[in-house]
Amino acid sequence: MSAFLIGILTILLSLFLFCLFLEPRKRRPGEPPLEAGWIPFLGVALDYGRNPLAFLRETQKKCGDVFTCKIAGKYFTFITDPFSFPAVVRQGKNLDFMKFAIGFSQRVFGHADFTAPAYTSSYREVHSLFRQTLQGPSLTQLTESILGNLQAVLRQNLPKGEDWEEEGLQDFSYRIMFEAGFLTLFGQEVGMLEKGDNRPAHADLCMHQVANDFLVFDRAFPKLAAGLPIHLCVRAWLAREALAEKFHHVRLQRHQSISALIKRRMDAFDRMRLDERGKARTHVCMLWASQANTLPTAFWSLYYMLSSPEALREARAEVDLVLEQSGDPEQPISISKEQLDSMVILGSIIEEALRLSSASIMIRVANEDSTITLDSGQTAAIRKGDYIALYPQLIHMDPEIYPNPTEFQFDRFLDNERQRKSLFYKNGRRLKNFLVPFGSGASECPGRFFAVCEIKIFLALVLWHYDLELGHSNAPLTTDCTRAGLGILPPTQDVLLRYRVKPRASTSDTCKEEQQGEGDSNGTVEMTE
Ligand code: HEM
Repeated sequence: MSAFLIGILTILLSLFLFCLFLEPRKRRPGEPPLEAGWIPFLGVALDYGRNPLAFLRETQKKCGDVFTCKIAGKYFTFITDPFSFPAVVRQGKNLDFMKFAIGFSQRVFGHADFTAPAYTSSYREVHSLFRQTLQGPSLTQLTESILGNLQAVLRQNLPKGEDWEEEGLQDFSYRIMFEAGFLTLFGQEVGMLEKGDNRPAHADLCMHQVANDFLVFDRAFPKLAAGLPIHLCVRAWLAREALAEKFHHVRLQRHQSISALIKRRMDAFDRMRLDERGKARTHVCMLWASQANTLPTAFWSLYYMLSSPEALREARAEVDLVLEQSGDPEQPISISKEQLDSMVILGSIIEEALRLSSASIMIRVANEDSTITLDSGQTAAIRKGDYIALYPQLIHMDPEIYPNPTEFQFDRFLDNERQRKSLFYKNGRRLKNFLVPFGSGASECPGRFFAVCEIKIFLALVLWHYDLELGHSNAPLTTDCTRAGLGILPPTQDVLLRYRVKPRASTSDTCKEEQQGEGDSNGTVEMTE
């Protein structure tokens, strides 16, 4: 055994013994019940990591709505009562989300420490760009852009002829959504944006490589989030650096159709005088935020829709109704914001898919010893440096709020008038936070409106262009719990998708039918590709 290995083992053993004999933390008066486990340092990390939802439910039964758990050397106080969410999620003086979020992001993406005094005020400006460039009037621009890009990507890959194609559903949805989402935020180098025959052959290769690097990096995310240094995950590190290479400002400046979000972040980081690699890594971070949850949500929405004949029938009818009015069939489809909003069946399918697959955790850091007052009036003393955590899956899977919570019900988020339902109750009281896949309060996902728009457009376009069905031998899919805490859980395996271009009545046929006033022409028209 090499001296190096012996050295490492000695250090680990000493750390273990040090932790073993360290005075364990004692619960102080006013503090919530403490679950510290029996394993030094790790505490209850193994039980929690095996199945966070089951662990938290058990602990809630034993300890009540608020309890502290020791997980890998840190103390997390979980607040499980949904009525107490507002007490935690507001960005108060005592409970800080930036400290945790930036520390985590710095470790995983390798950018500068934006909590350092040299950066704090400029970073506040960068942070405010999220809302300015992802919501309000900017959202209209982004939606137009993703609509154009999704159509371009679908058009490039539309199968010829009327034969059925077969592909993994995950491959299908990730391939289309990744490219369209990437182009919408980052644009593409001049010349690469050409459509159809003018598109250079290496454009596809290049996008394939970027998507591949993204997935390699993303797959290592649970390990990186658990604290493993990225240099020990060599493939993920190389993939992250390859992505960063694409985002050097000299290269991005050659991009056309870049979004306001990325353009203004580039300007802000240039003013902060970061080094070029550091700036590029912040864009990898933005790429991850924009794709890591959107891709699995698009997958689950399509999967659940295809697995329920009723959902598929109603969604098709809704899409046909809207897209048949979408103007000149010879031109790319345009969909207004009102039309998108009117697609409530797709909206409900997406929300139900989010409810079933979301497992995010919301964390705040206590800046000083303080006391939290819960909705019930109960108080909980918190120590400086402890984490306060909310785990929305406890709400999403609560049978009192959602009867048969593990079942997909496509119309769960529709009321009797077929409008979006927002009345959900627990203990006879109306809940404000009944669906929280995007977080809540100061750190709520600023891209949530855009994410729902892009997934809606994706579903509408694939329903419009294709006949689709799931392969027959597929057993029900399960979610990959190793990513619990990181957002939307992907499936543990892919599932077979069969699809073919929809045969549509040609424009002239439709006109003839209309003139003759016979047949049941429903106004469908041939799409030009
Ligand atoms: C279905 C898709 C998405 C889901 C489920 C999702 C979910 C989340 C969640 C849970 C958070 C953390 C909230 C917290 O800590 O309280 C977050 C943060 C964030 N998301 Fe999303 N997200 C999605 C799509 C997007 C998209 C498309 C973008 C951008 C184009 C985006 C940009 C961001 C950013 C920038 C943050 C950090 C916000 C901050 O630091 O204040 N997300 N998202």
